[in-house]
Amino acid sequence: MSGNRSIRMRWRRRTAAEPADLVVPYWQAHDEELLSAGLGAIARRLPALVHDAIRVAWQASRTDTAAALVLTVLAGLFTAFGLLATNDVLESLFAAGATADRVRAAIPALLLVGTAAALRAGMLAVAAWAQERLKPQVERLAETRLFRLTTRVELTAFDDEEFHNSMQRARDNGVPDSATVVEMTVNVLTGAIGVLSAAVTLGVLHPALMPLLLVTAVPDAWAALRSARMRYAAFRRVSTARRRKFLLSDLMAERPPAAEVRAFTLRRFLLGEYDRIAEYEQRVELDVAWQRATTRMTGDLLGGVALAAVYGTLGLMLAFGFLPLAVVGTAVLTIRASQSSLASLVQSVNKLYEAGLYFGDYLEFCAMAERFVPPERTARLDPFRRIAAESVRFTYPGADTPALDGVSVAVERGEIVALVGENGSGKTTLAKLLAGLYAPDSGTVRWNDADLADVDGDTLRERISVIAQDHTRWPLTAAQNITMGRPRDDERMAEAARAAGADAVLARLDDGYETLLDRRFRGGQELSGGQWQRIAIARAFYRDADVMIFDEPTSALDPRAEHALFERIRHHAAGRTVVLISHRLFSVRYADRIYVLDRGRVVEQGTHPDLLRTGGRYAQLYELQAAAYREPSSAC
Ligand SMILES: Nc1ncnc2c1ncn2[C@@H]1O[C@H](COP(=O)(O)OP(=O)(O)OP(=O)(O)O)[C@@H](O)[C@H]1O
Repeated sequence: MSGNRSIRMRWRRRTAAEPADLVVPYWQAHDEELLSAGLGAIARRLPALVHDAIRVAWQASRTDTAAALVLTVLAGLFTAFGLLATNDVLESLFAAGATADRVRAAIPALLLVGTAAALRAGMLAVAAWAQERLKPQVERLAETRLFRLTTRVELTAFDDEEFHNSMQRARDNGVPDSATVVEMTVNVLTGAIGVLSAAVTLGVLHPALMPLLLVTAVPDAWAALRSARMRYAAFRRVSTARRRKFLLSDLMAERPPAAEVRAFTLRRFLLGEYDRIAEYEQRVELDVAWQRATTRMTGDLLGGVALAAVYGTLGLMLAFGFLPLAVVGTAVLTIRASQSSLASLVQSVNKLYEAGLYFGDYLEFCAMAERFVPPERTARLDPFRRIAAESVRFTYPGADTPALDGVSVAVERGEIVALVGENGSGKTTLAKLLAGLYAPDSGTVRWNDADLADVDGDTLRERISVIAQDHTRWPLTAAQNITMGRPRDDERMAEAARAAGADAVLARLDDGYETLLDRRFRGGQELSGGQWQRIAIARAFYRDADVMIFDEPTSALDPRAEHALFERIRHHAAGRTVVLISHRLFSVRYADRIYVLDRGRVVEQGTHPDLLRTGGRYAQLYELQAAAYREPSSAC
């Protein structure tokens, strides 16, 4: 059984009692691969990894990359030079003659050793500085590229499970590991050059000395690799537990859930969960601490035996006159110096391989995301006359049934059109198709005569504003929440706030429009659900788009505010076009046209009086709601 497999088996046995809910999840995609990868697999992947790392580092900063690489190589050359100069020092010191003469003879070589050491130290320090500088630059580059893609891809990408998981892996591990890959590449280079300099020095001193380096290297390399694998295995085993622990700590120490923790007396439950997970994490860490200690001890023991064998061999070579004393002395110094380079080389290779797998995920995600980026579209948008969906069909990725099936609706300029229907009937999906956020699988959505499939998404969204049902509560100032990235115009902002009924909300805030709407920050304030909704509506008015889509804009408003808002929408929208989604049929009765959806199809359409006359589904729903208002006791 290979060493790696035995680590894996032992982990299986040791962690057999791990709680079932803490099993390894999707984001730890490479565990098996990492734990089973032998030196051969690592060595095969290394060149590609180093190539990828240098490429990304080069993109981040040419100067720092060049400095890190060139200075590391030069420092290696000075290491070899210094060791060979040490041999000259020892030769002079061990030569026959008076002590003062021997020391004097050694001085030029000593100066060379000192100069080489100083230059080497200087170069390594600058290389390390360049390496440190590279880390944040590489991480920023990787993160920026990721967010450029995540904000550009089609919205459907976020409904695709594979995309979602891949994005999480790229964000959680890929981005930080991009910097690790670069850092470890430089470390591998440093370690490899250190070992190479030692090998070259020994080769120059006497070719027979080179194999001795290998003998001392093996136990150290074995212990370093095995210990690193154990640490990694333990880290992976507890990482699910850690994520759960972070979630629990947020639940116990963050503001939003604090009220419910008390209201539902969740304290004991949460603390119990926390304790269960923390206890598991501690058990795993204590296990690995012991295993790593024994591995290190075994490595040191074997290393000591190997070193004794090497020194014994050197002693014999000296005794039988194969080597002069100075060469033996230099060989001992060289072997000692190479050992730390070797340990760092092995650990860096291992870490590079590990980080490389996650960095590979990041590159894979970027390639996948590029496929979700909409193609360049050039069709221009004429002044708005109408927007219409024609026989559109749309199925969410992974869903069995279509959310919309053969739906046709039309919204003419200046109209207020309402979409109504029971939960899940497809209203929000249709609104998103009209706004160009989703593209239909079949059928067409047209702006005048132009197919939205030919129109650039950003151009379209300048002309259509959507206030989503689950609109975001942006942790920004009230003003920023209304202007939302548009140039600020105080007069227009105040007008939009007035139209949305948000002016009264803003008047009560300590700093008015400048108030930060997030209690987690100093001076921040919190709004109620209805107040947030008014701010969101003000945002729609501020955008001054041709078409405004409101998805349940009044769900959190009290009846008086709701009535006032619908009145304002009717007046403020004068000349503009509104698509309104609402469950409150009382509020949509003034719409120019009402579409009733049911299970992804339009089942009725017309004005409020038309639909009441038809006596269909709308009439039934309207009657039901009206009855609830007429008979408050039966509505309870
Ligand atoms: N992101 C999604 N992925 C998969 N299915 C979805 C997604 N969003 C909605 N659906 C499904 O599509 C159907 C239509 O949903 P939609 O949100 O359009 O309904 P709705 O009429 O707006 O409902 P509600 O009145 O509850 O807001 C539902 O069956 C829903 O489960």
